Amino acid sequence: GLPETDADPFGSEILEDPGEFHAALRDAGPLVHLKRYDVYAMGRYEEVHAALTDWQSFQSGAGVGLSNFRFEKPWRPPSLLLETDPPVHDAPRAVLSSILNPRALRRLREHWFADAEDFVESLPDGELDAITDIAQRFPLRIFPDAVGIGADGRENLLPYGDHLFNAFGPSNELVQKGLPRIGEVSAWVNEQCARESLAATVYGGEPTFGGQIWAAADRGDITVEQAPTIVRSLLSAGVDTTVLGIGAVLASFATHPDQWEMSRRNPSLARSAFDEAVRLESPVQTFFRTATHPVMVGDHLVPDGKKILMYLGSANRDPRRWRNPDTFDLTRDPSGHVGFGMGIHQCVGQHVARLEAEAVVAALVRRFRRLDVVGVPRRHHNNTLRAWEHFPIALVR
Ligand code: HEM
Ligand SMILES: CC(C)Cc1ccc(C(=O)O)cc1
Repeated sequence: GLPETDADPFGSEILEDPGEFHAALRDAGPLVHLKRYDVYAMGRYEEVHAALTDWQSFQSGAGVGLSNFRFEKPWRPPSLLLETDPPVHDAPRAVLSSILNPRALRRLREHWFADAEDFVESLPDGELDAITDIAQRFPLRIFPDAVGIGADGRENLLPYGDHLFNAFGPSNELVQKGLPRIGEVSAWVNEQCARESLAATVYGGEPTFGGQIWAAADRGDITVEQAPTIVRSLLSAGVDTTVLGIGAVLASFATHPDQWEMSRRNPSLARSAFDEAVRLESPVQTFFRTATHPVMVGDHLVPDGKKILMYLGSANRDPRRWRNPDTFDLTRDPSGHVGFGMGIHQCVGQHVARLEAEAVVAALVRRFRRLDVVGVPRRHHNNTLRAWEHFPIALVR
């Protein structure tokens, strides 16, 4: 019969240290029934990759969290990219792809690399917190300006993202703790997406992401009604994730000094370091699809309408796909990892994330001989995200 477990992937024990559960899930088989939520979990790379690339059988339109939009009202109007299937998905995706691709970002790259130098130069020597002093500050210093939002209220961005990612999981205490403020935080986010809230240019002439989305609406590439929700996608997906991505690459370097040494000798490794850290840590640990018909996974049938949990964090450490999966190894080719998803919904902002991480890592690796762990790191719990609350380090010139 179908292997099953009563484990809770959203409980604090597994959120704190998921490694053993990942291994148990993978070893139990290609599909495991999570009795607690009546959902079907995939822990192996092969099945996760197959589901991500088969949007017809594994849809996003019923939501990519535990909540099934066929039966439940979403807590916020659905995303026009994340929570839609083709054909609705097509035009919004094409618009963001055209705005966020590497070529479109080439001048932003120059500004961000220059700003990273100033930012890193301003860091205090000696002990600091890789998370609060670097990972949380650099993205907030450059990304909101690039979107074109105003200066006031930006402290709402991280709480919004934290609640959004908790809300993909069950309604546990992590979700409960965000409820008191999410109404006012969401109102602020929605207000930033209005045409009149968004600056058209930044850095003395570069078009902003928000301005370009509204220009696409004026051209008819998307509708004027869709434009605010597509701007909301950037504010939803573009902040917390990059904070975690930068945190992951700094934590990985701090715990693997030999890899830091290697990057100092060969700075071009800073680029693959980010993807290797996203593979190893998988800042986005889990999310779901919904079966659009009874679909076979391995030898078992997932009934129509059931939620499938795709365990990215487990797939990215599957020994069936990766040699020494639990090591941070810059000589490895991390391509094919599912930390940014795969297929038609694969992260459309991944190039922005890479630029942000590469800019700050390149500036650090040029300046500091060592990046030492100087205290006990502490995890931040979230139903979907794998994050550090604190990571004390020392930067040694
Ligand atoms: C380390 C940083 C990031 C990680 C780990 C990450 C992860 C992901 C993943 C796993 C997906 C696929 C979701 C699915 O298949 O249902 C995704 C989609 C998406 N990401 Fe990212 N992301 C990151 C940064 C960003 C940034 C910086 C932006 C915006 C500038 C962004 C915008 C989006 C959007 C709009 C989608 C939906 C794409 C679609 O459904 O077609 N992400 N991201
Ligand atoms: C890993 C994904 C769930 C991140 C994400 C969140 C939100 C959106 C949106 O479009 O609002 C898109 C992507």
